[in-house]
Amino acid sequence: MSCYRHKKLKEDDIAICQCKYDTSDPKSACVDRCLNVLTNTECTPGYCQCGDSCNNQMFQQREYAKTKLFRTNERGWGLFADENIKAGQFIIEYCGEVISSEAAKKRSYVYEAHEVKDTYMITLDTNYVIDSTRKGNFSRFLNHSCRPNCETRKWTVLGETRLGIFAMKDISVGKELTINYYFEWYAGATVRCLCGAANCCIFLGAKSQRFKEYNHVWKDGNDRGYENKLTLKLNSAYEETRPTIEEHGYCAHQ
Ligand SMILES: C[S@@+](CC[C@H](N)C(=O)[O-])C[C@H]1O[C@@H](n2cnc3c(N)ncnc32)[C@H](O)[C@@H]1O
Repeated sequence: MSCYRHKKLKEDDIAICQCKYDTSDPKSACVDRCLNVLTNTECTPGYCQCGDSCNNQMFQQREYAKTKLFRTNERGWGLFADENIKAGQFIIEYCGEVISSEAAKKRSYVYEAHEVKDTYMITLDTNYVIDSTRKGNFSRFLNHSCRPNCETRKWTVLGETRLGIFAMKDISVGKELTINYYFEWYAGATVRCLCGAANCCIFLGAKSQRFKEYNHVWKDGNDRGYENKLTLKLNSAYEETRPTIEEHGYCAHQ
């Protein structure tokens, strides 16, 4: 089983903050100085002294910024700000199937072989990857930029690690929201980056100048040996990862 199963949070593991707030100002409940906020941990309903006024449940309450989809010229669909967004603001959770890193690697080969040009995987931690190819929300339409205006941040929500998209700077309405994928293209960096940034890495998934040149040479050099290896890996990977809803369950954070 490669898919993540939700854990039940034990009472002893619940992080309880010591916040006291001014009841005439509910906006002051669980904000900047809240011990949980300071450690990127959401308060647990029923265990926070601020009760319904707690402002530290943005993933659980889906306090997303207003966004909309827009077709870009050369990069497919993109996600755009539909309101002015402030630096540091939570925009949306990155949702999808939570699968093991090993399963993610196998799936990348399968997707590549099926000529799925778009990749929708983001690393959650050393063991897990979020794959929104088949299940997800609007966050799956975030395009890559080598000079992004958003970033991913990990938060602990009800004992589990979840990934949120946050603004790195003030973003005005109508601007495209972008992140740096920092993702390893297991099957090779073959998608040319069209972000247009001065510091552009040229290929999506390219991590260094050396990596970029290696893949570029491989693509133009038509190295058949590499392609054969890929086919072999793909056959076994496909057998092992042929996904069904029953097998993998529905493990998106939704
Ligand atoms: C997570 S999807 C983003 C949504 C996608 N544009 C769509 O229409 O579904 C990632 C894919 O979008 C495309 N893409 C994203 N950023 C890009 C960029 N900077 N340059 C070229 N293609 C990009 C690539 O095909 C990539 O595999």
